[in-house]
Amino acid sequence: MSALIEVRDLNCGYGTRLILKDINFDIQRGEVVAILGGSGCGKSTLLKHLIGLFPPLSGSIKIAGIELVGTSGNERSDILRHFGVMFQSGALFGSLTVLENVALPLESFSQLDAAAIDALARLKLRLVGLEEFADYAPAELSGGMQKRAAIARAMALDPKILFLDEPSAGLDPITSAELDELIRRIAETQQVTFVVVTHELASINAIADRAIMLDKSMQSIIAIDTPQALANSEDIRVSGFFNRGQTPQKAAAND
Ligand SMILES: Nc1ncnc2c1ncn2[C@@H]1O[C@H](COP(=O)(O)OP(=O)(O)OP(=O)(O)O)[C@@H](O)[C@H]1O
Repeated sequence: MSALIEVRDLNCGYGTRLILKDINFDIQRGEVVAILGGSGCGKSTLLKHLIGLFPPLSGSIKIAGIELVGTSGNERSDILRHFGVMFQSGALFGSLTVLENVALPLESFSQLDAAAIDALARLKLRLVGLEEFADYAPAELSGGMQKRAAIARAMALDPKILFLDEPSAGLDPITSAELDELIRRIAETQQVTFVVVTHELASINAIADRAIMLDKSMQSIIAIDTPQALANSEDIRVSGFFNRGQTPQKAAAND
């Protein structure tokens, strides 16, 4: 079976400004793939191009075998319907309840009646453990609960792929670990594919089947593999990212 996401010879950037070049990778159905790399290397840029927010300078992005680059109209809408997205700044609408936030995509993009929308939105809230908080205002929730509610909203239309930009940003380590558990559980129980931009080592190790590592000076991918293989890479740019803050002896002891 072909990969769910196939990226070939992708060059992306803004206007004529090239940020990433020669990007090639496949992501299989049900995989959780992390996009890593130092600040400003283009992680968010890659994500924004994968979800069709910006047109690439050249190259191909196929989702379930269908080309995203250059498509328009209904064909494009059909592809984008498979995506759920949670941006770092993807705050919930403060004037709506948690349930109304989750219901919003269903109201905008489905033909369902109010009762069906209410039931589906509650189902998504149950999936993230927030059913009891349906009528709360987002501001009444903790940071971790807000992220879970945002994931429920991103799941509203039953996407095949969830794109998350720095989901653990601003969370303490325990809350961040709970979010990691939720991501893994959704991937495994709902067969959702995740593409997650993150620089949190603990999260990468906890959730990622594979990681794509970008490098600013190369303007490209320098490694794609399991987190364990990347941590043991002979390329110091790669293993150094995983062994940050550890002396070589300590890193070796952890092998
Ligand atoms: N909308 C935009 N228009 C023009 N340039 C942009 C735009 N967004 C990002 N850039 C530039 O693209 C480069 C890569 O930025 P990007 O945000 O993708 O990196 P990142 O790896 O996600 O960084 P960080 O980890 O710091 O969030 C930066 O030089 C940035 O200034």
